[in-house]
Amino acid sequence: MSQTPSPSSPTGAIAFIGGGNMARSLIGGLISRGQSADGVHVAEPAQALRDALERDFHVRGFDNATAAATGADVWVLAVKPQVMASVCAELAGIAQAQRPLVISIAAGITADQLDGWLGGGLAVVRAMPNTPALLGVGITGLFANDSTDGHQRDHAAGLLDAVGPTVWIDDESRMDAVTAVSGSGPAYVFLLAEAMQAAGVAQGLAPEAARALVQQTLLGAATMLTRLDEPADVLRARVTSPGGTTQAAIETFEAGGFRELVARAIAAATERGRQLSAANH
Ligand SMILES: NC(=O)C1=CN([C@@H]2O[C@H](COP(=O)(O)OP(=O)(O)OC[C@H]3O[C@@H](n4cnc5c(N)ncnc54)[C@H](OP(=O)(O)O)[C@@H]3O)[C@@H](O)[C@H]2O)C=CC1
Ligand SMILES: O=C(O)[C@@H]1CCC=N1
Repeated sequence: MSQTPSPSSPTGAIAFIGGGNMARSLIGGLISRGQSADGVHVAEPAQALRDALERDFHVRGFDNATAAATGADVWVLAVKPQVMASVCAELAGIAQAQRPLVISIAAGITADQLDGWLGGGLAVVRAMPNTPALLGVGITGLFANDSTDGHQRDHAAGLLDAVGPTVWIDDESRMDAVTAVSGSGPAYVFLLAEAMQAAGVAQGLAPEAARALVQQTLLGAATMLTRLDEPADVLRARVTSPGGTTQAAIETFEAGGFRELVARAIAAATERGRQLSAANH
């Protein structure tokens, strides 16, 4: 895990290209941890999203990528994988003139694809963050191409460290697994929360009571996982009294193929990352 302290760019602005869900989480996390709002440019075509980012974080909104990226020495490409090639084509001219550090958060799209679309020879870092970044409790996998020097690697890690720990990945092909586990991961926990709440209501709890019980249970379990130096199976065993209620539930999960289902879901997400890259060749 990298621990570079400052999220600030020492030499200029950071341009976010795309101001959607993940950009909003990163921008919110960076601003709340001391990043100067004036130094954050955001290109976002949807006026409502742009206005909300300007209002909430006082960043500088632009309605097109070129205007936001001009003069910024770090670009965070935060558009959907399917539009990345056309966004890079628009930016290739100024990429070659400005030589920015390019950080892409897009699932699947490789550093070579990005570098090629931007004209070549650029420092490209792939980052896979997740939405808890908004609250400073994200985690990000990072991969840098060979054109990225040590200072640029530190700079990229410093930016993402502001919203949670970072983990460098040496083999770029593993970024699809990072995406499947932690990039998409919050959604799996939210799905579990939805299912537990609905099940609690089905067992007669009031919806508000079910929601409060589930929320605090997930927070408590996640806090134990992260604060206690004990593996998940040991913590689980401590909840599971022989012949008790937890055992009845766990046996039901196991009989239903819970572990295999999780493995298949994460394999499907990993494969989808590969497909996104192949579809954009
Ligand atoms: N959401 C998540 O949890 C995570 C997402 N990611 C990655 O982040 C990227 C963005 O995802 P997410 O935030 O969910 O997607 P969103 O659709 O919420 O955000 C992307 C935004 O980019 C805008 N956009 C489209 N074209 C341009 C352009 N030419 N210039 C500037 N902005 C443009 C879109 O506008 P419009 O809708 O009008 O086209 C949209 O508002 C994806 O590549 C995804 O793989 C990575 C980690 C986690
Ligand atoms: O669902 C997606 O494709 C993106 C990447 C990781 C989280 N959201």
